[in-house]
Amino acid sequence: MHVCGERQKVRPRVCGPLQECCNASVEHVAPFIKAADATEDWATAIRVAALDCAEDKNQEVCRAYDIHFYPTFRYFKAFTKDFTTGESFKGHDRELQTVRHTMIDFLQNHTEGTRPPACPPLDPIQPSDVPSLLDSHGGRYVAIMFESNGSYVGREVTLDLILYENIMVSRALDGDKVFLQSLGVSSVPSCYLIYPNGSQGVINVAKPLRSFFSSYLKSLPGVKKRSLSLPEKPSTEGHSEVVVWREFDRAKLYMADLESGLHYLLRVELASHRSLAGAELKTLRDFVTIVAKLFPGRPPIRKLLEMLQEWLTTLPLDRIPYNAVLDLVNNKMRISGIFLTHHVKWVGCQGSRPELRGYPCSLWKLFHTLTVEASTRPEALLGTGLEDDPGAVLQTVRRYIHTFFGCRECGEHFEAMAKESLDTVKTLDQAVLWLWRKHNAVNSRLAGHLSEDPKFPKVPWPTPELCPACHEEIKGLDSWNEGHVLLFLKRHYGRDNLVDTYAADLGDGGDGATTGRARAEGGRLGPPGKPQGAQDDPSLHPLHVLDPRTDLLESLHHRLDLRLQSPQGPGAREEAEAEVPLLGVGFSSLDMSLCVVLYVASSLFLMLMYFFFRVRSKRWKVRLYHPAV
Ligand SMILES: Cc1cc2nc3c(=O)[nH]c(=O)nc-3n(C[C@H](O)[C@H](O)[C@H](O)COP(=O)(O)OP(=O)(O)OC[C@H]3O[C@@H](n4cnc5c(N)ncnc54)[C@H](O)[C@@H]3O)c2cc1C
Repeated sequence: MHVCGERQKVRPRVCGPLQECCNASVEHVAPFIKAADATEDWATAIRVAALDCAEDKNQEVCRAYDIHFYPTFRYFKAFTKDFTTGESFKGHDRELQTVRHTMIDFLQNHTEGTRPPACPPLDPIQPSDVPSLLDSHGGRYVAIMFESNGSYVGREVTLDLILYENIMVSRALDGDKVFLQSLGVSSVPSCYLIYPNGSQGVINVAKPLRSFFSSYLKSLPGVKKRSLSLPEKPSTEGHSEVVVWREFDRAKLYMADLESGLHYLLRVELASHRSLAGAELKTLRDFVTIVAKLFPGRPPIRKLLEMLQEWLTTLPLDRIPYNAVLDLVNNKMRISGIFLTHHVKWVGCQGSRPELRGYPCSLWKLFHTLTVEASTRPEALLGTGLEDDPGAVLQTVRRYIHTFFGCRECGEHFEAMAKESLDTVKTLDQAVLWLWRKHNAVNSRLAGHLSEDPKFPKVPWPTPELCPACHEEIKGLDSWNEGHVLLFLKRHYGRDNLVDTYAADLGDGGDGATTGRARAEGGRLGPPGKPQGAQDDPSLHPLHVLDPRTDLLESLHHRLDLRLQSPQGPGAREEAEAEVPLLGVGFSSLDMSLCVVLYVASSLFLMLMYFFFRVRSKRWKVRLYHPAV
């Protein structure tokens, strides 16, 4: 991607100093890389690059460019000097062809002076200009694509041949049928070719498609491809990830998957929202509440979730910046006993290729775990306001998916399923089964889809190998025994089936000091014990009994103070001051006004008191020196 802006730090790594042409798109998922391949020859006019917002190192860029959903396509006009988040793709679908057509529209939207010089004219030539082209003997080929007004074939072929020498491609509309017939053009799109020696005629291709025309023209004798002198893409050889396969048991649930999913959710998915307010904030609050109350995780993670939940529910603010959430998740205050892995490590969710499975798989597992926990420990939600509604967990999950899940299409599908039947859920067990049924519905819709991992085919789950009792045959037809399915789901997604193998080692703390492997040493969910040999390390002591809010408030105030003292001068100060209401722990304008009113009122009161006592003391003096007669 090339972004012609001055903010160097937000340049993705594939940027180069390409000044004559700087159109680009930001995208996320692998299928869209195909767009780059399919338009490789257009690169001097428009370049496509992919940016993976799931990677830690790209998160800042994705946030700066306001990327909320994946895939996102953004276009940046040539010669853009100032920072801009670009224009969003507005195609009605995400098919490759639609993307290509939008790229063409985008190129045509440039004004004459701003069009990339390497981009040939894409508008049709005037009918009056056609005869002069037919008479041209410029020692090169001239191809005229005759087509209807809405056709993109001519423009695609023109761009496909930008890099080819000895040929010029133009497009003309099919308005004058008689003239076309005189040339032998009986249908459109058609390509009329004038050879260097002046001979001419309609070319014969098997199908009137872009690829057929382009490949015919490219293979003409004397037509040669120029070498592309664009900046080299940085080599990825040094960065190529060695994918290590982790052996795992499909009958188990891996803590590494759930924790990796939480890391991704909190640090990647939410990061695309710079600040949260209104319904979004409420959705996040409720979602964090159910996860904090129901996630059967290791103590440091549960402590982190509890703190986040308490912070979100008690802050009396309408808007919070995402960075404040991130500070807490990253444990910037270094509160002992709090830690969430900074990396993804998929185990039961690993795919046979890096772009398969992973996060969506972990999200499903997390949701199933939450519904099962809610049905086995309903008391966990007491006092949250969610305890009375058996569908509360599903409703919260539904809102999370609709608001935050990066796959917008998935969110819409899930919303449609929820609308249809979520209100039929009347018990916590029914909630467990509802999610299972809907997950199977998604599985059957996606079977054979591009996103299916061949190693993990989408089949009705649980398979007969995993749960023989779940399957029955009634009158020769396969059917489910839902009683057994429920038992199976409660066992499979229950805390006793969770294994820590491959889970991040909490002993080395990372950013956040931890209690050590309390789980391994001291039972699953009880209070964390003191790990052996850790007596002298305060960071490894049992959880401090801290008031997280107090610490957090102090920490954020401190950061604000630092910014105000920043050597970057008044600009930084203004910026920091402007952030006061945003920081979540600062004051809103209402608070500030109240402070001023209180300040003025108390000053007035003090002044009144002062005058009152002065007058009184004068009276006393008068009485003392002039006693009444
Ligand atoms: C809410 C949601 C909606 C989605 N909608 C779409 C969509 O519309 N289009 C799209 O392309 N992708 C969608 N996805 C992604 C898709 O469902 C898969 O998650 C993704 O393709 C990865 O598939 P997977 O092979 O890892 O298995 P997943 O379907 O992710 O399943 C993960 C694991 O859950 C277990 N499991 C499987 N089925 C069930 C079940 N019925 N009940 C309980 N556990 C089960 C299995 O152990 C499986 O390995 C959605 C994801 C989510 C979380």
